[in-house]
Amino acid sequence: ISTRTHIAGFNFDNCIMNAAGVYDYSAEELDAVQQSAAATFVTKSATLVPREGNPEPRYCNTPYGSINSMGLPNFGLAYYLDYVSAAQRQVPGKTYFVSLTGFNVEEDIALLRQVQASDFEGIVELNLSCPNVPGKPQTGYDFEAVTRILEAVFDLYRAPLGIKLPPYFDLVHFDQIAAILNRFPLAYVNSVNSIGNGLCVDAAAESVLIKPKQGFGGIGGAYLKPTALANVFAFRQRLNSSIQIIGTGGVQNGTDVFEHILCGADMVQVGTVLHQEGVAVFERLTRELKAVMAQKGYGGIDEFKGRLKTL
Ligand SMILES: C=Cc1c(C(=O)O)[nH]c(=O)[nH]c1=O
Repeated sequence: ISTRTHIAGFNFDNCIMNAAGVYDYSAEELDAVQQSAAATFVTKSATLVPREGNPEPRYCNTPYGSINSMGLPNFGLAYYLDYVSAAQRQVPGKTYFVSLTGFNVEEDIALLRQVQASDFEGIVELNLSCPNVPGKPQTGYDFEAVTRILEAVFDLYRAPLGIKLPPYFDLVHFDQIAAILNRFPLAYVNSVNSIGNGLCVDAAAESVLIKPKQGFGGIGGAYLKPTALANVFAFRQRLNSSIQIIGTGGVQNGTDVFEHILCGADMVQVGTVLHQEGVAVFERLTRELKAVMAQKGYGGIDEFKGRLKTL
């Protein structure tokens, strides 16, 4: 039984990896993912210069997942390009993802020029959905901004590039954003980022759980799965077949991975469960997915990918 997959013409031995922002901030964390059963890694979304991020506590586990308002802490794009450059030499033939995010089109372009000037051979993930920078709206909800950014990006960048989107909650919005995305040579769409600006409360302490933004933060984990699966399935039905889909959100076991692929995902990313369980989660999820596939008689993921039945 094989759980291998392919994205943008690159082959991967597995279809499960980390989600940007989780277990990918430091070289040590990236090493751990690199040495695990994960297909590959994506770096923490990088900015032009290093960022401290928001004051702590800025992440908290909750009964059904997590809430975070990290505020984009990262060591800056150069740090991650250096790490991936070394990884490309150490493990040739493996493809890595670098996530990046600017605060405006000019910064997005500057980041991509920096990638072009490096020896990076992998896939760029442009994050259009960070919900936790005070004063900055999630770009993915501003359709004119998304159009402007993608026009500038694809004028400049010709190598494989995907985008990370926030969750949408309205079928007309799926129609509108998909019509925009279909105009561009995107390698993939990654759905979904956390549900922005949720609020979790500690009733005993009568307090919020995290310090930034009066406790408002991105919601991840089990809460997220129905929304994540809806976004994957909605985009699979609307996007050109040339645009692949990475499914992210709410994965806790192999059946959840199976469900994302059934909805149309070509790769599945995990965040909260990885944060809570560590990199051993990749071996567990892979084993559980293979068990589901064996029980159903599937030899590879293409045999059921996107085959969700409607009634
Ligand atoms: C890149 C910033 C993000 C962050 C963050 O750094 O606060 N948290 C998320 O849940 N999603 C993001 O995209």
